[in-house]
Amino acid sequence: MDDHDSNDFTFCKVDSQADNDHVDSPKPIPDVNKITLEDNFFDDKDLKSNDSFQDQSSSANMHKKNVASSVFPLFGSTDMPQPDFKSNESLVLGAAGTNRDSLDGLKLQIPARIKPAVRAKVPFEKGYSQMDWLKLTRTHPDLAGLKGQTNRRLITMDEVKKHKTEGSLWTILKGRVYNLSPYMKFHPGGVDMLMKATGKDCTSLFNKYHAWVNAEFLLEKCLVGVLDNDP
Ligand code: HEM
Repeated sequence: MDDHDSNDFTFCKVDSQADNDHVDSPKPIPDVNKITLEDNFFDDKDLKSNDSFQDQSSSANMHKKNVASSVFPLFGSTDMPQPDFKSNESLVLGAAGTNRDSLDGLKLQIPARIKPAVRAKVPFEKGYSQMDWLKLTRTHPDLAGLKGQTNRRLITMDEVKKHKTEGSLWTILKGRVYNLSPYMKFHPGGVDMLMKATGKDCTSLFNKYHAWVNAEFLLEKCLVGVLDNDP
């Protein structure tokens, strides 16, 4: 067999130490300094032509940010209007800094049904943190204002509707009736948001914003009774 047969991998030529001494130091990867991070979910052309996306904002830049905050609600901006999606539609995201044409096989389809609520946590006033709330629930056992009455009482919807005034703001959450008045200023989503819950069943609103919150525990001392489903 020819010593120089390039298809023969049985033996390979190893450089001598002397040769290694002359090896140049590795060259920097060309263009590495030109790599940048870009907020480049869409280019403006896509925004105009993508009819699966309903534009509610005036500028394309704002639009890009809204898309990012809707898809990744944890990083969402709180001060911007959120885009609305038509049902059965989907978003297609390109990767940052890449040519979208080359990504045709790599489209990330996100169901439009995922319409995250705007996260708008309100900074709490001094003395109204969640820790302060927990302390209060331990030191004030009758936050519901029961004055000795049982909190197993059946309560009708009509009665709940009447409790919409300060000092007695009732809501229904998952079949239980709570007096929200003492919790109002402790609510991390703000008083205005929580006011939307009063005098009615707030279960769907609650789940829309934070299904993970353990309200049974947080509002334990605010329990007034149980909703009477057959008044
Ligand atoms: C009825 C009992 C409720 C309780 C016990 C409650 C409790 C909480 C808690 C613990 C948080 C902080 C969540 C977190 O840090 O992840 C929060 C945030 C928030 N809540 Fe509520 N909430 C209630 C009802 C509502 C309702 C009815 C609405 C809307 C109308 C609402 C809107 C919000 C918003 C916008 C935030 C801030 C954004 C967020 O953290 O996602 N909450 N709430």
